[in-house]
Amino acid sequence: MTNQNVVASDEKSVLSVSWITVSLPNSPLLTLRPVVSVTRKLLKNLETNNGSPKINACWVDSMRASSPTRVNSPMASLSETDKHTSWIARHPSALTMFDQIADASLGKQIVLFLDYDGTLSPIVEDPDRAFMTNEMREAVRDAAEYFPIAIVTGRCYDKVYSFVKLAGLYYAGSHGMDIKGPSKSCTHNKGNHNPVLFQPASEFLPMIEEVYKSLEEKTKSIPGARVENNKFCLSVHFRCVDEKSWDALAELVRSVVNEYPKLKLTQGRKVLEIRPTIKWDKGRALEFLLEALGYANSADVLPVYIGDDRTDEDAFKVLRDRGQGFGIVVSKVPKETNASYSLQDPTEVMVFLRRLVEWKVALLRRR
Ligand SMILES: O=P(O)(O)OC[C@H]1O[C@H](O[C@H]2O[C@H](CO)[C@@H](O)[C@H](O)[C@H]2O)[C@H](O)[C@@H](O)[C@@H]1O
Repeated sequence: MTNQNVVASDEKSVLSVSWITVSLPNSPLLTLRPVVSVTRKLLKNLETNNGSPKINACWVDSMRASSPTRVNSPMASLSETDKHTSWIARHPSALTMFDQIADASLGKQIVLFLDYDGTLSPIVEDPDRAFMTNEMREAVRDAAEYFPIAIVTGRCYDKVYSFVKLAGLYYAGSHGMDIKGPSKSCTHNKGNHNPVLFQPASEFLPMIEEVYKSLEEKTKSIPGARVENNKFCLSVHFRCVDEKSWDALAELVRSVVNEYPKLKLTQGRKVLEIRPTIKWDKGRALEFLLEALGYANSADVLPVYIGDDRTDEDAFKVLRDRGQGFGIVVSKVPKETNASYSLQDPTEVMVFLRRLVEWKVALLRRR
């Protein structure tokens, strides 16, 4: 296993350029390519989006719907049941369709991209307590023996690593703005712990810190409001705020962010997220990692991205546009999605990961 690390400076960011040979015990040796070529292409269009953030009533309304608690029940109206049936027909369960997914991967390397909140851990009120279960950790760890895995999350790297605690994975924190390689010295990355692969938003760190302090101070007036510092981006949590105060909180966030034309707002599950306006998202992070793994233009890979959030749609769309791999949306209720398949909740995600491992083990035994 080899590893060299070079720090290169680019017009927009400082890159750590790595050559990493990744050995998975039961799959072909993978070599991470020098990522400078990757970044040149991907950085080409990284300049900021124009326009200041806009929040209106629609945002708040759609946030109300963004983390539904409603599931189909005997009380649900027929039209809701019909909607669900029609949605499932378009996005069938990845468990029901497991054999088709497995068949599509024959002769290809599956690479798994996993969102964290709502995918590996259940959604809870306190973001600091969104722990994944030991069973889930085991399922991810076992899957990582056979498939490269990247955790792609809005959380900052340190926080998500403190939850996942698996050294052999890739992590794309801060919505892909902080990409790090495996820190496990024995399997994935001998001799170089935690190489930073890509941080396209380094220049925004002081601005994000300033906005964090400002929002922390100003949101004190709204009970239940919470600002989470995700390093290259921020989350303002609405979940524990009385819905009557949501408009006021959204307006307050808008007024602060409006002072920073280089920042934009996006929306997640009862959360508003403040991010640099660079054109970088979970989809770009997926492309970056695939290219870094040597699969940029390869037909020999089957990327599978599992996520529950609006921000995961960028990655689903990339897969759809590439015509390669599958997006799997985690949801109990119908929602607009670019994903091909669905899973209901983190428990089903765990079952899916276990089935992948069982299938791979059986396949290797047959050889
Ligand atoms: O990309 P993800 O891994 O899905 O992270 C997105 C945001 O997830 C977290 O917030 C969400 O989960 C919380 C804990 O269950 C929940 O309280 C909150 O309402 C959800 O929006 C995280 O706290 C955010 O910082 C992430 O951006």
